[in-house]
Amino acid sequence: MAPSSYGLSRQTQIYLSGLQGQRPRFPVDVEQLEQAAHAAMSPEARGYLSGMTESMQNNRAAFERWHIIPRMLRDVSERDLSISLFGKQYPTPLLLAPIGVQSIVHTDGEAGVARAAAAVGIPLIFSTASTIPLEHMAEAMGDAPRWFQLYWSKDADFNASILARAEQAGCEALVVTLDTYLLAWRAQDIQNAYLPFLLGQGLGNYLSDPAFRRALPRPPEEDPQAAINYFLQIFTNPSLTWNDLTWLRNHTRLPILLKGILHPDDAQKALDAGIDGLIVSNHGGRQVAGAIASLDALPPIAQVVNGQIPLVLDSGIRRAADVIKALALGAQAVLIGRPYMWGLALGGEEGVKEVLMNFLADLDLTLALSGYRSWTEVCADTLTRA
Ligand SMILES: Cc1cc2nc3c(=O)[nH]c(=O)nc-3n(C[C@H](O)[C@H](O)[C@H](O)COP(=O)(O)O)c2cc1C
Ligand SMILES: O=C(O)C(=O)c1ccccc1
Repeated sequence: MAPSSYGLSRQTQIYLSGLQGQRPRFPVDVEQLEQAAHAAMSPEARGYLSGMTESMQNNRAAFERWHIIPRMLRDVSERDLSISLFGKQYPTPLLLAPIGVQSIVHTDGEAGVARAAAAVGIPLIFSTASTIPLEHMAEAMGDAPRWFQLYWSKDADFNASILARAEQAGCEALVVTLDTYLLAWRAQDIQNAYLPFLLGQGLGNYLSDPAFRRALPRPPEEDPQAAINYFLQIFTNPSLTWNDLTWLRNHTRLPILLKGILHPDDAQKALDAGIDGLIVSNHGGRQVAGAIASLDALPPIAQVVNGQIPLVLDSGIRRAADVIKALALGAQAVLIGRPYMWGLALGGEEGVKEVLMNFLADLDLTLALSGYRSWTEVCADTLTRA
C-alpha cells in the first residue's frame, strides 16, 4: 500500500481554499458536528440516533482516562496506515459500523453512505436493517470493500437466504450482532412512540428476500401491514445459545465476527467455537444502560484472545486519538458509527465524505505526531493512564 499523505494534502487543500474565501461546509470539530446534525434532524430521528445518553458518556469517559505519550525524532516522513484482516489488506484500521434505517436522517440514506465509503476508501458494514436492499448498496460501491451484519432472525430460511445474498454481493466478512436480541427500553423513542419499521423504513432486505416473501400470505406490495407484522415477529431471536453458532458456520464461507462481546469469558467461548473475530462493543451505549464501556472491556478480552483472532472495537470512537488508544489497548481495527450519520444528516453523501476525509487526515497526522509510522509500532507503552 502507498505511504499515507491524507493529512498534509487535506490540510493544504483546506488552507488554500481559505485564500479564495472558502471555508469547510460542515463543522470540523466533532462536538460541533453532532450539535449541528441534531439541529438538522426531526425530533424522532434525533431521539433514535442518540439512544441512551448515559451509557454513551461512559464510553467517552473511558477514552478520556487514557492519554497518548508522543515520541520524538523517529523519522515519520513516510507512513503506512494499512492493516490486514482475514488475509485482506485495508487502507486504514477504520470501518463504518452497521447502522440501520439510515433513510430517517437524509434522503440519500444508505446509497449515499455506500457511495461516500467507496469514494473515500473506508470499508462499509451493511446492516440487515437497511431501507434499501444490500444489492443496491453493493452496486453503489463498485469494487470497494464491504462486510455484512446479520440480525439473526427466527426464520432460518430467511437467515440462509440473506447470508447467500451477502456473499453473492461481494461481502468479505460476516458480522453477527449478538447484543440486540431485544430492543432496549429507550426512553426518547418510547416518549416519541417512534419505531421506524412501523413506517416501513429499514425493511429493504426483508421485502426483497424470496424466503421472507414466501412466508407471507400475500406479497408486501399488496399487503404491507402483513409484511411489517411478520418482520416484527421474526426480527430477533432471544432464544439463541452458543450451540447455534454451528448453524452459521455451515451456512457461510465468510469469516465470522461476533459483535457485542464485553466479557472475557464470552471471548473464550467464541474462541472455543472457532469464531474468526470479535467486535468489542456495547452497541454505542444503546442497549444496556450502565453497561461497561467497550474500551474498558477491551484489555481483559485482549488478554484472553492473545492474538489468536482479530479484535475490533466500537462505541465512542470520535477522533483519531481514540483510534490510537483502542489499537494500543489491543484492537486491530475500529468502527465509526454516529459521526458518519451526523455527516449524512447535514449534507447527505457529501456530508459523509467530508466527515470521513477529515477523520483520515486527523488519523494520519495524529499517528505521525505521536511518533509512529505504522500500527505495528503502537503498543501499551504508547499510553498512560490519566
Ligand atoms: C441509529 C443506529 C442504528 C444502529 N443499527 C445497527 C444495526 O442495524 N446493526 C448493528 O449491528 N448495530 C447497529 N448500531 C450500532 C452500531 O453498529 C455501533 O455499534 C455503534 O453505533 C458504535 O458506536 P458509535 O455510534 O458511538 O460510534 C446502530 C447504531 C445507531 C446509532
Ligand atoms: O437501533 C439500533 O441500535 C439497532 O441496532 C437497530 C435495531 C433494529 C433495526 C435497526 C437498528
